[in-house]
Amino acid sequence: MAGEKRRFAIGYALLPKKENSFIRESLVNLAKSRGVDLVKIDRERSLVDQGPFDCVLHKLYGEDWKIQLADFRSRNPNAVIVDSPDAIERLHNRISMLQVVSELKIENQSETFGIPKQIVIYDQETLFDNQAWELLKFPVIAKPLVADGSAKSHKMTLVFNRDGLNKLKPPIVLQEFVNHGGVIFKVYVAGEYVQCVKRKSLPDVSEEKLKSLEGSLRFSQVSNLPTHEKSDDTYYKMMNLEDTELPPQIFMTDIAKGLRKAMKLNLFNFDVIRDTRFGNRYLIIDINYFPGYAKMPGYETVLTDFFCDIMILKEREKGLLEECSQKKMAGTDGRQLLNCEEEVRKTVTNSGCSDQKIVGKFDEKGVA
Ligand SMILES: O=P(O)(O)O[C@@H]1[C@@H](OP(=O)(O)O)[C@H](OP(=O)(O)O)[C@H](O)[C@H](OP(=O)(O)O)[C@H]1OP(=O)(O)O
Ligand SMILES: Nc1ncnc2c1ncn2[C@@H]1O[C@H](COP(=O)(O)OP(=O)(O)O)[C@@H](O)[C@H]1O
Ligand SMILES: [Mg+2]
Ligand SMILES: [Mg+2]
Repeated sequence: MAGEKRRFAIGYALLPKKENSFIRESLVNLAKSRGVDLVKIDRERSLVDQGPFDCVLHKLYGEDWKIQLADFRSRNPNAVIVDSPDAIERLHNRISMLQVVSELKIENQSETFGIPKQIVIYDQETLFDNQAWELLKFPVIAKPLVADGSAKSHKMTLVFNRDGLNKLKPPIVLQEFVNHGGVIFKVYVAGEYVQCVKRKSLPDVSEEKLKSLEGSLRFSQVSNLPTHEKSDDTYYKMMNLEDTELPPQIFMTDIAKGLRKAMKLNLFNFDVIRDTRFGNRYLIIDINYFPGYAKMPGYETVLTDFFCDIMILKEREKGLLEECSQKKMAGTDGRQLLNCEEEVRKTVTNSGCSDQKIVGKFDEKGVA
């Protein structure tokens, strides 16, 4: 009907657990009221037979899904895929995941950032090889090299001494455990939006305590444990989140923007700890694709804004492409026209909306 605003369809492909936590009625309704329809992609059917979608939102693993996305992209060059599977894949390995941090250039006089010292171990022999250990000192955290979302990939071991190495199963990353006051910062990114929240983490290990600790301690997803589990156990004793100061907002926002650009990703979060030895040194320890946004205060608005931003970019793209075709009708030569269309695609989305210019926002509160 004339004058009626065009609606925008976003297809989503998520595992059942993710779908349950993310696709809430409150999000679906808010998005709908702003012209965006969230439509479930049927994983039993091929993606190209579904839609039409202006955008596909996804967090699925495996080659078959990658092939389906590639097929969909070639048949729907104007649809936006958030995000590109190749860009996401970098986060499935705990070494390549953090490599991007060292490429970042951020100008800041008062704070510094980096990653903890770490080595990758592929086999049992290297695990006990003294040379490999020159760089690290105990305690260390052993993390599975692969970060593919499986329960196994979250199984960590805090290792206090050489005895603790016996139970480890390579391939693993050994990362120096850095005392950080028992609190981690989770920085959620959705397009240009950045929000930092505090979560409980492992308590500090003093030099004194280290001497008395035996072997190793296994743990998994400590920042996601229900509060009673952390407070009942003396090891995860209550730490007062309120007393912990958030990192400077502008600093976290700059890192978030740098990571987003370098990784060409729009939906991710990263875990940051503050090294208690320095107080102004921040270490990035983990980056997650499409994390648990529903735990972030105001997630419905943040995500709906993000969807609308994609929609605006798509509309702008359409307008610019129309201009291109008008030029064609006006007799502009073929090569110039091709350049024009390529330019439009470059400025607008399709490489995962990573070039979009949207005003940055940062939440003030920061406790999830
Ligand atoms: O389920 P949630 O809400 O705890 O979210 C998980 C994230 O928690 P967070 O938002 O950082 O507190 C979680 O973050 P952490 O790795 O725990 O730092 C992961 O992103 C996890 O995905 P995957 O298992 O690595 O594929 C996320 O799990 P999925 O929801 O993607 O299965
Ligand atoms: N280098 C480190 N120093 C101190 N604590 C760490 C370090 N690495 C990880 N942790 C703790 O272990 C938890 C899990 O490690 P992380 O790399 O975030 O794995 P996951 O992908 O399972 O979240 C972190 O949330 C933090 O509490
Ligand atoms: Mg983590
Ligand atoms: Mg993780």
